[in-house]
Amino acid sequence: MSPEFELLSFKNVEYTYPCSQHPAVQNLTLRIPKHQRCAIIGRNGCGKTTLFRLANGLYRPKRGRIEWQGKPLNYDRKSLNQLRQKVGLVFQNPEQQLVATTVEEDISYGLCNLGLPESEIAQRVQQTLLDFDLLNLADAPINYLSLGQKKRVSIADVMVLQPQLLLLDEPTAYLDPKQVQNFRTTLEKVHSRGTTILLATHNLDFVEAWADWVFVMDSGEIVLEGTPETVFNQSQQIQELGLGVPLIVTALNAIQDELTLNQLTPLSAEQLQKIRQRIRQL
Ligand SMILES: Nc1ncnc2c1ncn2[C@@H]1O[C@H](COP(=O)(O)OP(=O)(O)OP(=O)(O)O)[C@@H](O)[C@H]1O
Repeated sequence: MSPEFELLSFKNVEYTYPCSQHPAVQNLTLRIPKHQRCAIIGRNGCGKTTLFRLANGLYRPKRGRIEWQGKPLNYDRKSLNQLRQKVGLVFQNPEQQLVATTVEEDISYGLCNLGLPESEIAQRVQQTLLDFDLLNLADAPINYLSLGQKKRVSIADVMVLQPQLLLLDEPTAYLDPKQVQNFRTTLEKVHSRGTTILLATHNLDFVEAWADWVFVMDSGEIVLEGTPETVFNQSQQIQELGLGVPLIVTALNAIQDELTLNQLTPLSAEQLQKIRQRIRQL
């Protein structure tokens, strides 16, 4: 992939936590393609959060290189501030991210830190409140919000900075099905503005339905990547990694078995693909 098609790339990256004997990520190589909906899956502790923290410069690799559009990251304060405007990170737990008293104050916080003119701050905050359906909550105290609302505010906090790459750590954790659906609508808005998205999740049904590209991580490195169809068709490897498969894949496999058992013609690869695409659009 040439640099014009990739935003951020990792090349043989290794990182070990200060008090740890073993690397949390090692030989980590991946390229995040521009304008794609990307998902990263892998069992607990495989290194997804560490990858995100390396991606926005919170951690510095011990070995290897991380590049933004083909240029290695610099770790001086000014370069990191610039990087964090381009790479927005939304933490798993919104409580870790929300800092102000009200929703509006929280969304303006990052812009105030950039020292932008007041008129521009006000305009961008209003637009973001509108975009994320938060206008009626603008003056609400953060403490009064539901977890789903807090998640929406934490994404708005990052999106107001207009990042090119949005990193979301476990965004659907603790959300009920309706909130997951609302969250997907929010993500579509973000993606339609040209923002590349990389999210880490254990929700494989969400990945199957939403992602264009899937990275599978194990023991600190990427072991498989491709479209959801390519990745989840490797069901044996996925199962061996302790990940299970999306419900739709299990259901389609069961239908194929039933057809074969009854000496009927199984669905063709093309028909299976069409069914999966139709379900993605629901
Ligand atoms: N602050 C820390 N100090 C020492 N080791 C850590 C620290 N944070 C994470 N680790 C270790 O680094 C490895 C990768 O952890 P990480 O949080 O990146 O995994 P993860 O894939 O995000 O896990 P999960 O799916 O449970 O969120 C794990 O072995 C973990 O125990």
